[in-house]
Amino acid sequence: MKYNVVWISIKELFHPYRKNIWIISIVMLVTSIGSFLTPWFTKQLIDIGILGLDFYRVIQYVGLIFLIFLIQQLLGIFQFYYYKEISVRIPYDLNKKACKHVLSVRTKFFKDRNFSVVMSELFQDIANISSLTDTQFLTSFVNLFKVFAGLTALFYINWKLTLVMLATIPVKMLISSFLYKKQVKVYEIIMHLQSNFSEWLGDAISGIEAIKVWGITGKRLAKLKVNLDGSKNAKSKLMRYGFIDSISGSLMTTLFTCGLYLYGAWLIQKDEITIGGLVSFISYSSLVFEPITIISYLITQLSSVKPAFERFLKFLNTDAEIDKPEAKELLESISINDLKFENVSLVYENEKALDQVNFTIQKGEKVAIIGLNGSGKSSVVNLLLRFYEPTEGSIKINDKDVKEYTFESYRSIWSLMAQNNYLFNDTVANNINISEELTLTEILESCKQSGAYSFIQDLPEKMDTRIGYNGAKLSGGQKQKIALARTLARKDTKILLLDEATSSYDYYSEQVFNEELLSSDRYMMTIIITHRPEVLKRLDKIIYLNGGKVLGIGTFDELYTSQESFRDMITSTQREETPDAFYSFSNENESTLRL
Ligand SMILES: Nc1ncnc2c1ncn2[C@@H]1O[C@H](COP(=O)(O)OP(=O)(O)OP(=O)(O)O)[C@@H](O)[C@H]1O
Repeated sequence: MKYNVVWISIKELFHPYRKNIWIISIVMLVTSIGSFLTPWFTKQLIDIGILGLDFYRVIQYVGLIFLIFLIQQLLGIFQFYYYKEISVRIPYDLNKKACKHVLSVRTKFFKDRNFSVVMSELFQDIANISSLTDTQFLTSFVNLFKVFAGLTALFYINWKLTLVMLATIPVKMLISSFLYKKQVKVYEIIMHLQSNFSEWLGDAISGIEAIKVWGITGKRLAKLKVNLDGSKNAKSKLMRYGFIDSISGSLMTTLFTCGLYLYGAWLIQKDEITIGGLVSFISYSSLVFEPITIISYLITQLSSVKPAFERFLKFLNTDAEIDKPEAKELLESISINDLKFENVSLVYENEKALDQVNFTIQKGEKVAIIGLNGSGKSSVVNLLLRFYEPTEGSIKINDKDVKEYTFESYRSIWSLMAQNNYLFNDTVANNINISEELTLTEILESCKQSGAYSFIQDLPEKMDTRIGYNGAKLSGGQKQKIALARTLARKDTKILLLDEATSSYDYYSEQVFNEELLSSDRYMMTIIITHRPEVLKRLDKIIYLNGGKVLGIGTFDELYTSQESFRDMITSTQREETPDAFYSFSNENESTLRL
């Protein structure tokens, strides 16, 4: 990414605060005028007041120097007020932008990336970019002004001394630019190693049980050591360069000051400069040197901000779910007459998951999508919910491409129970009521429907029990029951989509739920991914997938007689299932509930 792209983004970032930057710069300009007056008054104080034994002038100049100091301090308070706003608001804006993007980014982004890496990169990049709120960066052009004004004053006092001073600047700049290039490279390595470290940590936390069971703690730590060693070496290199920079800077300043005293003393003897002139020259030269040091520091700072900004912009430019300008709202009152897949293909990077898939689901139908592992069932779900866009073909509702609707309004017609449902580290009730629109009665009702009600009664604080990170304090089946209660609690939806919704249910609970599901007419359509023959037999139709293609569409009996592979799959599923003895069940409380 080119520097100008980064510059444009920096400009955009600071654009809302341009008023503050102007005020800060003007205040700083006024303050620096004070800094220029002080050495001049010091010169007069020494030459006229002290050396001329004029005590009245001494008091006058001391008073003026003190007054300038007071004004500068007052202006400093004023400047701080405007500076503080930028310094606090820029990280706030960046965080807001990043979080907004996280919520709109397409699902596929997170399929390739460890969430802890994304998080840590965002934190790092925001912190680095925020370092631009440094006052020195904001007032760079004032520093440039200082250099020119300082040089004018120096030439005015003594041009020979000024030339001696100027001769040292290129040497300083040369050293800084050499170190700067080295620092940029090391900085990039550090960023890369930090991402690796976050990935390691994320995997270690998420995979802690696997690591322990497989006894691979030592191997994992060995991998970490390589990373930490690299990081340690890079950081010590960075510190070494910083140290060389500061040592060379101090050496240059000391050499320059010594040279100035020697040459200055010689000029005083030749009556080419006064003592006060030499003292004020030294003060002015620091006014020139200081901004030059600041400018070279800013260049180094920008070089560390550049890779961070580039990475941040790359993240902000990742494919996000943005509604087309002409996208319409899908009306709540819409009646879904049919849902069609027309020649739909889906390619994930190089993997063709769906190939020319065609099917139609009519209003009122209950349909199953089935197939072996990897046949493309979840890919159909991904497309139905628009987590992915078809690579070819289109998905239509009432003959209108779903892309023509806004994402939010389109998704509002769906009640989805996916395979992996995230549960928040919150109470049972809040996990079900994530829309924050439900009454307690409605929450309880959905719990009864999903079969969660009875176990919730045994929890220490019932509905108010906190369930831990992703429901870690619950069993697999309990988690699924809460997630299903949440799905069923969603109001005003038209289509129910269940992807292996009850795979962790015990046999009895699953039968209860399935009974309710099959007899309910709450939804305009119901799409189920399941392999339970007793459910499949009672559905209107089954879409049978194999290798991403539709092998057949029909009722259970039709497919059973026409498709040998379907028969084989059902037979093997039946063998795995619980014996018939468990099939007969009864439950007065829950089986009477209706979806
Ligand atoms: N994010 C992805 N990136 C690349 N390939 C993917 C991705 N998701 C799925 N696939 C591939 O697409 C194919 C279909 O996967 P899909 O998850 O749709 O199958 P499925 O029928 O739901 O399988 P299962 O019954 O195991 O859940 C598989 O070959 C899988 O490897």
